Amino acid sequence: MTAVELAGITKRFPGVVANHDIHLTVRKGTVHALVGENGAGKSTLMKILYGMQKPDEGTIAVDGEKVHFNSPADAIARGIGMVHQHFMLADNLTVLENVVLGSEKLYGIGARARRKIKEISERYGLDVRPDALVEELGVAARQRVEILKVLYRGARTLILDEPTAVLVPQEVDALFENLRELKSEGLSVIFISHKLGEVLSVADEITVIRRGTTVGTAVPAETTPRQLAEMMVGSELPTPETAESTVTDRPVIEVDKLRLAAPGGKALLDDISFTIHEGEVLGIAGVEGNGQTELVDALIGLRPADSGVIRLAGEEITAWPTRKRREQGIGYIPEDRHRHGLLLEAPLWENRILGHVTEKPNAKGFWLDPKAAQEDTRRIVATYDVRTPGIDVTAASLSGGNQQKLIVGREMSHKPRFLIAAHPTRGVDVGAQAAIWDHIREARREGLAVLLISADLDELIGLSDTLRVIYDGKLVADADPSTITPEELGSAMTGAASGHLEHDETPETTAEVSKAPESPEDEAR
Ligand SMILES: Nc1ncnc2c1ncn2[C@@H]1O[C@H](COP(=O)(O)OP(=O)(O)OP(=O)(O)O)[C@@H](O)[C@H]1O
Repeated sequence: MTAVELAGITKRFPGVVANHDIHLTVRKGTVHALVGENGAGKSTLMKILYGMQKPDEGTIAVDGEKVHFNSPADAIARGIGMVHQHFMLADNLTVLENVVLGSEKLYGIGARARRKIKEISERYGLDVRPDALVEELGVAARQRVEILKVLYRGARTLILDEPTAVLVPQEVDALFENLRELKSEGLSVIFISHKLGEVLSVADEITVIRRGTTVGTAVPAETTPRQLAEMMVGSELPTPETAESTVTDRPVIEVDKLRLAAPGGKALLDDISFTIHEGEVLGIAGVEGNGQTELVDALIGLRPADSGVIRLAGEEITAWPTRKRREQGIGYIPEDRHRHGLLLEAPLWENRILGHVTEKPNAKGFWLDPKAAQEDTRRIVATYDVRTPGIDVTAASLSGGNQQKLIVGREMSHKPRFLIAAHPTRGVDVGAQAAIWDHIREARREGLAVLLISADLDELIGLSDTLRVIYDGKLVADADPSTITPEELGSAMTGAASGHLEHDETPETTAEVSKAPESPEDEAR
């Protein structure tokens, strides 16, 4: 039985054919993965299915019946639900209020709605409490609320856009368990992901899109991650270089007893101290919401610390404004690229200048040099393989992964001494991820110091020279990236561990040890 069928979908934007004659058939009771390089056209296709955009050509059928969607409300009415990558819940409201908001007509906002939420939560093992405040929930719980919200509106087909990018391994397993429950009740899931290992473990079928067209479908049992990646790219993947240690004894950034408190007095960062040397990558592991955002804000100067000292190459910078920190060699790949990394409505070349207005090649003396900035934007687009029809299009018109490549390219271009990299490859496809790792490793060889924050534990272990675990605003544990496994690090992140994490050498565990990713093949294994 077919849940959803998209046939002959074509969608054009100025200078780009985002979807060209795409076919996608999703059967009832299955997880159907959609994979493809950055800019391949996955989000566009899903926006069409969710009524956010209209196709230029092609048809959509739900339960075998042709439909025309003019808005998401139309799609929801036909049982299509979408869980976006950026959660859309109101923090200061309860789960019940968030779920009911906008759909009060269904079950009101009282006892009936509460009962319904409990019923859905139990049926699919979502473990959602109606009266919890959303701001008290962690990332995984918020995601389950989002899933419950679309189920509450009657979704039978759920679109999940890179749902695992923000989860630790144990949470990914729990999510996949939820998806199995959905399937067993005859619901369908469309799962977008760049993590090919996960795709192969959870999907029943896979559709591969390349440059706007369906290039084929695959069945997990008969496919390897490498084959899948090569179907996506249309050629062999590059193999990133292996890494040798480049750590020196010359400190670049020193943080001493940093403390930052919320308005109510609760410590968001408590007694944080570390040093990163030339040629060293310090990885910070932690479940989102344990102080990572505050640490990054304090280092780049977006939020003043309440106490403590930050030094850059021996000089105290604690009171410096952001602009001066950047001018003196701090690069910044932000966690939220839309809020802190890009001016979405400005052209790419203006985004090249953002955060670096006074620096070369953007500035010549006191003046901006648009020509040089444009020239350099072209160079970044080529070097970092940003897929775009030109440098005059807006940042908003780039696909998510290509926006990320532009930011990484811009920050690396200024040859920073210290790079704050928050999720540097989030939303980026396997090929581009390997390329970004190479760029970071090369700069590290030349002395770059990096603070790496990532929810991708393979990336964290593979790139870092030193690992620390952040929990509830404190650095509670450290680990050796050459021996620790993602599973061990994942459990330490939930707060159970302190001190030095020892790798467990017992035979059962050793069998599961997965090495740091040196190539996409390893990564996706
Ligand atoms: N509103 C828009 N205006 C102009 N071009 C757009 C718009 N939306 C998408 N595009 C272009 O359509 C193409 C497909 O983009 P899409 O976001 O669908 O890719 P994707 O496969 O989801 O990529 P990613 O993995 O990076 O999220 C890209 O070339 C993108 O630049």
